[in-house]
Amino acid sequence: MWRSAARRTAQIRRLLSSSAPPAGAGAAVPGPCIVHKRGNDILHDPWYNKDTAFPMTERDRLGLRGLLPPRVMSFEQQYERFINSYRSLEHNTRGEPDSIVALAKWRILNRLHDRNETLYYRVLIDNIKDFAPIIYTPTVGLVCENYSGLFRRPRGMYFSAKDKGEMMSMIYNWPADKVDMIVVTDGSRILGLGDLGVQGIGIPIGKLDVYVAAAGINPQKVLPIMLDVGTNNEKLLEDKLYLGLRQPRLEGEEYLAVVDEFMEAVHARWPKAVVQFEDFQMKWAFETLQRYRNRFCMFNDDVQGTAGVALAGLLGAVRAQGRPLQDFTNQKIVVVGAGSAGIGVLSMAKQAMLRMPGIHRTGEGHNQFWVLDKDGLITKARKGLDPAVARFARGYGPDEIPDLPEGASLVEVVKKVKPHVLLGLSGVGGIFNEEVLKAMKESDSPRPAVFAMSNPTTKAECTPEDVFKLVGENAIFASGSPFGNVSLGNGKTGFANQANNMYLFPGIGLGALLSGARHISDGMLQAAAECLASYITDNEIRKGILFPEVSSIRHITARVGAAVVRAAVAEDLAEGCCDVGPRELGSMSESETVDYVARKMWYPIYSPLVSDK
Ligand SMILES: NC(=O)C1=CN([C@@H]2O[C@H](COP(=O)(O)OP(=O)(O)OC[C@H]3O[C@@H](n4cnc5c(N)ncnc54)[C@H](O)[C@@H]3O)[C@@H](O)[C@H]2O)C=CC1
Ligand SMILES: CC(=O)C(=O)O
Ligand SMILES: [Mg+2]
Repeated sequence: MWRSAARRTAQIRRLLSSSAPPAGAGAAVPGPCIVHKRGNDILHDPWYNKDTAFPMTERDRLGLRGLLPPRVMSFEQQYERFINSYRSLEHNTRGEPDSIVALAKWRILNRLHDRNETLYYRVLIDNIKDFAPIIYTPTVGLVCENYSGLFRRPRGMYFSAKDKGEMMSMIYNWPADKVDMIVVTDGSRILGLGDLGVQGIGIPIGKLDVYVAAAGINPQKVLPIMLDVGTNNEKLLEDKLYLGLRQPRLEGEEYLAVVDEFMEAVHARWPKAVVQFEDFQMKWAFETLQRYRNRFCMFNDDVQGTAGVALAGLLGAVRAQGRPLQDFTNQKIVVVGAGSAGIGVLSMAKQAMLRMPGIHRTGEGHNQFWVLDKDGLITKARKGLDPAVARFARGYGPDEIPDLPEGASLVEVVKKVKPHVLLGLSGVGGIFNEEVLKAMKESDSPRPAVFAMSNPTTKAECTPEDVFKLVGENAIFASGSPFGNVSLGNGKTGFANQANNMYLFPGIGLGALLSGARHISDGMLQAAAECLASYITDNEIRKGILFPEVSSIRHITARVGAAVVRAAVAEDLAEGCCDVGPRELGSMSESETVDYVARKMWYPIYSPLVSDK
């Protein structure tokens, strides 16, 4: 299975290269683009603006002559100019505090984003490894925390509790006729930073940047959305600059009425758009998923995207031990954090175990998980447990091996269980402290795995340096935000994998869109996770590499997208997209589907512009 996956990977790597446009949508000679404006209006529209690269013929045609300096620059010259400015900024801010440097980098990228989207996305695609930490985690967290002060111009749409009854008409204020991909948040749990209210809009913007870069969604067809239902963050409510509603969050039916109205409005205008729910607090993450998943084409990234990425990592950890995949059912897994992400991971991992041969002996009762929340180990003795969490509660008392009390501490659990994997989705930075990591050294696994998945970096449960020092050089490490690899001496490297849902959500969204799926099923999500799990070769796994390089994200997304399309077709959920119907999708082989998905990806190239005004 893994060898054929590697062959497929090589094939896709040949098919796509980040420095060259994919065939099809990003063809070298792009077709003309009709714009409904002229002159300055074009220069101030980042979708069409080419800055100094407008050729003279276009300047004449579009009424731009005299509005730009006379020298016509090439795209390559503009690109180089931007990269040089970026490198000088890096040089000039050397020695400054990390947060100052990070925000300066974000500002220079954001200014380009506001001015010229074609150049912005090309720079982003070509340098995704360097720029993802700025437009995405960790810097996006800092941006959200400081959003009201950083605000210069709006991006996306804002629907607030004050807009009740108006949303169906407001949705038509968005200037694009077609929207394919929406990321929406209510700002109630932004990364591990808590309730940031309206300032959480930075997350949908960052996620959609990843969609454009990784999945080749046309930036004219993406829409970041903030549902401002108030905030319970006292500091923000008292902040004079705060840009959101200054009221406590809506709750209960009032809250759901806002989200219902928003979903109906989106569906009325763009019935085929895929909606990704992002960074909702747990109760609303689960409630909205249940409420909408069979009615709309939507998914919750924190619950479902994260689960697939973690499952791929867990299966990788089994392979790293030299064990067959079926051995997954015997892995002891300690999960710290029983929130939307933790419970999403546990549910998908449990489903995967139940599908494995031999597990029917023990079935649903098979519990290889020890789950902790802020009150310690969750056992059946815990009162008032959410049913989603109760499924994973341990028994207690002498029949339970090892015998651990309700609320046992993390270190106690790790010492007694000796888990194969310690996985953090707690949002608590440094919680895998020295004592915990030293206890992990006694793990029953020859390759103990530590996944510190909380974001941003300050909330990571531990660092790779600590893991390789305290657990041992044979340990495996992954984190939600990027860390550098660790030099172990003697030319050996401890790999700092990035276990982030960015490896899956772009492919899930793209696959759902291209298949024209009525909704996003468990089977489609499972196909995405399996695809990611099979991307890494045995050789890489032996070295401790569980996830691909971020620089190959466009290749990965083409494969994940294809896997999702094929699953949608197999389940009869696909209605097709554009002029490719379900029958045609169904007749494609696996590699033809990958090829098709890759060809549908948008690639940033200046198109000749023709004005109809
Ligand atoms: N790497 C990735 O792709 C992803 C990472 N995350 C990260 O996961 C973290 C949690 O996200 P959610 O589950 O949505 O949050 P949540 O707020 O729903 O859940 C947090 C959980 O952590 C528990 N917790 C808090 N303090 C704890 C402590 N001292 N010990 C043990 N458990 C503790 C809480 O009781 C709760 O069960 C965030 O930092 C988020 O950035 C979330 C989604 C994807
Ligand atoms: C990565 C992500 O979705 C989160 O930390 O919430
Ligand atoms: Mg998230």
